[in-house]
Amino acid sequence: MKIALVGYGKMGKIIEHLALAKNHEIVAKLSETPTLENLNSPDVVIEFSNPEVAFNNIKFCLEQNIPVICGTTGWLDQKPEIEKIAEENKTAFLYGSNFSLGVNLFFALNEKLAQMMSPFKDYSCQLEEIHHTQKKDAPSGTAISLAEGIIRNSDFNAWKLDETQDENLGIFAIRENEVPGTHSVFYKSEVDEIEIKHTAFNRNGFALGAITAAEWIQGKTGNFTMKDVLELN
Ligand SMILES: NC(=O)C1=CN([C@@H]2O[C@H](COP(=O)(O)OP(=O)(O)OC[C@H]3O[C@@H](n4cnc5c(N)ncnc54)[C@H](OP(=O)(O)O)[C@@H]3O)[C@@H](O)[C@H]2O)C=CC1
Ligand SMILES: O=C(O)C1=N[C@H](C(=O)O)C[C@H](O)C1
Repeated sequence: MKIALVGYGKMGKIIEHLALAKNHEIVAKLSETPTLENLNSPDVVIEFSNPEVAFNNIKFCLEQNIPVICGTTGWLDQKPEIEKIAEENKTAFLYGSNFSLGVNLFFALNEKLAQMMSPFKDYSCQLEEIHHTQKKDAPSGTAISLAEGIIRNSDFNAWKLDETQDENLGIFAIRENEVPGTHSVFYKSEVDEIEIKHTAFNRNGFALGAITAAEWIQGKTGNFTMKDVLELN
């Protein structure tokens, strides 16, 4: 498979390394806006850039009928527009706030736990995410996905940064040197606490998941998530 990496930072470099080990070809490594020339005719684009540029990068690639796997977080208010562009151009788009298998299993566990906890009003719920200090967005995309999973299965109707308050589910966003990504969900009462936690030891799980998604999306049209790839329904 010919892969164009749009965004060649921490994630782009690890994806390159792991994709080459799986005998894929890297036809572009871009830290700039993609063009027809610099993309170099890929089968798929893997986009890990930054929140300010992701929308235009993805839009351009989809308009060239190139399927896009996107891991960039922090631009999600524009996702409906991207999904429309993918449909109009009869190509494929997959966004994952987190591509690791472990986190996608954790998403399912989080929804199940939220369902179980919903009748027990003595427990208050709080989310926490910890990431490296270079991270540009807060809260993390993963924390937002976790919050959405809880909101779907509880009386919360929105999430907010900081502490849980009334119907707003709180997310603490903590920045510490070199942490690849740690997410916890707490349910606390006067007498005890339940905690579920996912800790990434490095970025390899994210990169492997993105490559798996790129392999899976070949020949498909439409908008997808990692649930489709991993058949987690
Ligand atoms: N979904 C998931 O599983 C994961 C998602 N992420 C997300 O992926 C994104 C990237 O993370 P990470 O690799 O750690 O970040 P980095 O900052 O290390 O890399 C981003 C890269 O994008 C480059 N860039 C800047 N402008 C453009 C542009 N116009 N087009 C293409 N590339 C550009 C930057 O270049 P320069 O340095 O020259 O500005 C940099 O090399 C973040 O949003 C992060 O939250 C991260 C890990 C996992
Ligand atoms: O910026 C990061 O590093 C990460 N970003 C993603 C997110 O915002 O959830 C995924 C992972 O936690 C690492």
